[in-house]
Amino acid sequence: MTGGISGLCQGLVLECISIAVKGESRDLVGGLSLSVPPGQVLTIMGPSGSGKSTLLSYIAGFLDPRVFAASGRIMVGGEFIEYLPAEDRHVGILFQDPVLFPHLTVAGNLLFGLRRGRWRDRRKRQAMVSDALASAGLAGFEDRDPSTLSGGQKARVTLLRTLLSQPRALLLDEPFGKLDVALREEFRSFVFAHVRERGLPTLLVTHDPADAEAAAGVVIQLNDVVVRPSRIVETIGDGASPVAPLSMSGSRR
Ligand SMILES: Nc1ncnc2c1ncn2[C@@H]1O[C@H](COP(=O)(O)OP(=O)(O)OP(=O)(O)O)[C@@H](O)[C@H]1O
Repeated sequence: MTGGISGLCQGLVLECISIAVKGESRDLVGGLSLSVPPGQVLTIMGPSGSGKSTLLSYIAGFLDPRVFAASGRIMVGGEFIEYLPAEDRHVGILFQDPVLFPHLTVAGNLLFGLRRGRWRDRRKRQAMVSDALASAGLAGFEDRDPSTLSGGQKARVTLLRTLLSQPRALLLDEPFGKLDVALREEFRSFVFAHVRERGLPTLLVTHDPADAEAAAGVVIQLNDVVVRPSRIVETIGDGASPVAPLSMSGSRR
């Protein structure tokens, strides 16, 4: 099914998302709506347990229906995806810990990202892997065992694998959290450069205001406050009015 909302159909649009832990009367996320244009990052902050990761899981299609009741529409690239299985949503997700297949080489990991792509030519796939590695400062790393990589190198390879799967939106669940300060800045710039270059609408979950600052976009906090980096712009409740340039309504705890 396809359709358009607010002229942002090429981005990521959430419409009235509600999520509750089954058996609990209070919603974890209550009627949240927001839009992220292509190439922009919207940062989600909020206290531990406020539902940030759960929201990303709902978008990616990983939410356990035995535990959570969820509703609301998700549009990515002009298509509603909430009824699709995770593998058909074309949504990339990065977690705090870079997860690489230990039994595959670096190239093997990246080729895994390409497996669903339309590149049937083996040489073309290998060239794409080499180009991706070179773009990340990892030229010649094809045959390396993932266990020999540094934390920052693993993080970059994990991002490349996600990007090679040609996602239409990117979800970042504290992907900078475990990196030291210097690496964190470097990897953050690397991620955001790719987001802009590829026009990927991106949601970033973080506890670090510096991440939000670097993302240079709108920030929402899942305890009813909308902020831009470093300052509160507007307090919102359920069904709140739009906040330019993106529209969003509230969540509640
Ligand atoms: N499998 C589960 N069974 C029951 N409740 C769960 C389950 N997984 C998560 N929850 C609950 O859902 C709520 C939201 O968790 P979530 O991980 O989304 O929070 P978060 O905002 O990402 O927290 P943090 O910042 O600590 O990562 C928490 O109260 C948690 O206890």
